[in-house]
Amino acid sequence: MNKDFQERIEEWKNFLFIYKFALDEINTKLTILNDEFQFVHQHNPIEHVKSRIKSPESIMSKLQRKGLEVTTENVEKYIKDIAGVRVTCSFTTDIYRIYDMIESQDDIEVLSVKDYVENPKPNGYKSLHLIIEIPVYLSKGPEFVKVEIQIRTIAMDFWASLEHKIYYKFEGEIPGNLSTELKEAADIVHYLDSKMIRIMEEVTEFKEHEKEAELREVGVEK
Ligand SMILES: Nc1nc2c(ncn2[C@@H]2O[C@H](COP(=O)(O)OP(=O)(O)OP(=O)(O)O)[C@@H](O)[C@H]2O)c(=O)[nH]1
Ligand SMILES: Nc1ncnc2c1ncn2[C@@H]1O[C@H](COP(=O)(O)OP(=O)(O)OP(=O)(O)O)[C@@H](O)[C@H]1O
Repeated sequence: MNKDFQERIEEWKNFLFIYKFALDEINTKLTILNDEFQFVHQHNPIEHVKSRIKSPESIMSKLQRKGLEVTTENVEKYIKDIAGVRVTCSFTTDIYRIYDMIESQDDIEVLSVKDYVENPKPNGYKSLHLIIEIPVYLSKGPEFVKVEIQIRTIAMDFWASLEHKIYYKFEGEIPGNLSTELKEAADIVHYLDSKMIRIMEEVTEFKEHEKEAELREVGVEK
């Protein structure tokens, strides 16, 4: 391997290292917030968390797509999803609970929010996207690192994973009939998510009535 190339790869590896620490920080935070929520409300808003560091190939092709030169300066300035976290939850209401928990952290700054749940993309894509900045404490002091957080329901995630695969299979040019079918599937996802919330609400209501009836039976009025 040519020495220049080897040196550049080493430089990239060192450059990307800090993003791994940022992911460690955010993953720890999410675990604590989820456990605390479970303790207080007996409900886990987070089903699972998946994180990834964007590959150097994907970073380079994104820069090229944006018509930018491949330099670490441009990466830092224009690529905001090098460190990415995807949080999956059961209910649409959980998406905003998770958002509130993240937003209320003193050491996290939310730089931007794209609400594709309220305003889905024309293809039917839904998720809440945040770009946040989190400090990573190095021996020379704190460094602020950007992380992309995508929050979505299990149903939205199922749809997005399939759509992503199809998108790559057709190199971005999904045939019209498949796009229509995907959009129909997205509408079903929306129906399913709404139905699941209604069922959950009915269960909660049922359980509350049951508790009240039990209390009445032992002579305690609420
Ligand atoms: N499956 C799927 N994933 C999507 C879609 N749109 C966005 N995403 C995911 O969300 C990420 C960020 O999307 P956006 O927040 O819209 O950002 P963007 O407009 O692409 O902006 P840049 O990341 O700066 O190019 C993408 O890199 C994908 O991982 C979509 O239509 N389908
Ligand atoms: N924030 C994220 N958290 C976790 N996984 C992600 C995140 N963003 C993308 N991924 C996943 O990482 C894998 C690699 O994606 P990659 O970063 O190469 O491209 P992309 O984010 O889908 O698109 P783009 O390059 O246009 O931003 C894909 O499976 C993608 O779904």
